[in-house]
Amino acid sequence: MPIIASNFKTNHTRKSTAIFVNEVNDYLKEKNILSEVYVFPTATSLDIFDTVSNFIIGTQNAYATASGSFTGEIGTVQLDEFEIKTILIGHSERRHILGETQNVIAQKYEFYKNLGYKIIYCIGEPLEIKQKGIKSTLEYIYEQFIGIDINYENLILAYEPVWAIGTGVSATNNDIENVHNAIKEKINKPLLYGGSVKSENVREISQIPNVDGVLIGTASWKVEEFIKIIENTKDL
Ligand SMILES: O=C(CO)COP(=O)(O)O
Repeated sequence: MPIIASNFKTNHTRKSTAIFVNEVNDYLKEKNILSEVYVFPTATSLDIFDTVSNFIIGTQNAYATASGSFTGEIGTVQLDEFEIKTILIGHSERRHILGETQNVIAQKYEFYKNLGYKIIYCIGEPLEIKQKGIKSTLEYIYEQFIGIDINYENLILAYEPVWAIGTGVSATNNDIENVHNAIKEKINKPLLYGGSVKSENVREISQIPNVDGVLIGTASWKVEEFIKIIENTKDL
C-alpha cells in the first residue's frame, strides 16, 4: 500500500483543518483502510487530533530549537504541545522561495533526527536543470543530500521536481522511474513522488517501480479529493 501524504502549504484554517482531519479519520476508521496517511497542516492549525494509528499529523516546518528568540519560528516546545513527531524538511518552496540553504536544511535535519522525529526529506530539480538531462538532474539531487544522514531509520524521501509542483503537469512515468531507480540504488528508504498528483493519476504513479507513495499539494486540499486519492490506491 502506498504512503499518501498531504502538504497543506499555506491553506486551510484551524477550523477547516479540524473538519478535514476528522473526515479523513472517519473514512479510514469506518472502511478499515490501512494505508499510511500523513497530513501537514499550517503551524497555526496544529492540534492534538484523535486519529487512527496509521494517520499521522506532522508539521510543514520548524526551527532547529526547543525554544528561544527566533521571531516567527516554532520549536519543539510548541510541537510537543500537540505531540507532533513528524516534520517535512527540504521542501522546494522552503529552498527556493524562503531561501533555506543546504547548510540550514542539514542543521535542521540533524536536530530533528537527534530527537527521533520521522522526517520526510524533499529533493528535486528546477526546470533548467531537468532540461540539461538525467545526469545533471541526478548530480543536482545528490547535492541535496550533503550533510544529510541517509541511513537514519525514520527517514522517508520525497522526489518533487520543482517544475511539476503546482503546475498541473506531473512528471512523465519515465522521468519518475529513471530518477527513482537511481536514488533507490544509492539510498534504500521509502521514496515518495510529488508534483501534480491527483485522483486521476495517483494509481498509475503509485505503481511505477520504486515509487512507495505520493506527497500531494493542490489536489489534497479538498477532503473529497484526498479521500478519493486514498480510495484509488488502497488495494495496491
Ligand atoms: O509540493 C507538493 C507537495 O509537497 C506538490 O504540490 P502539487 O501537488 O500542488 O503539485
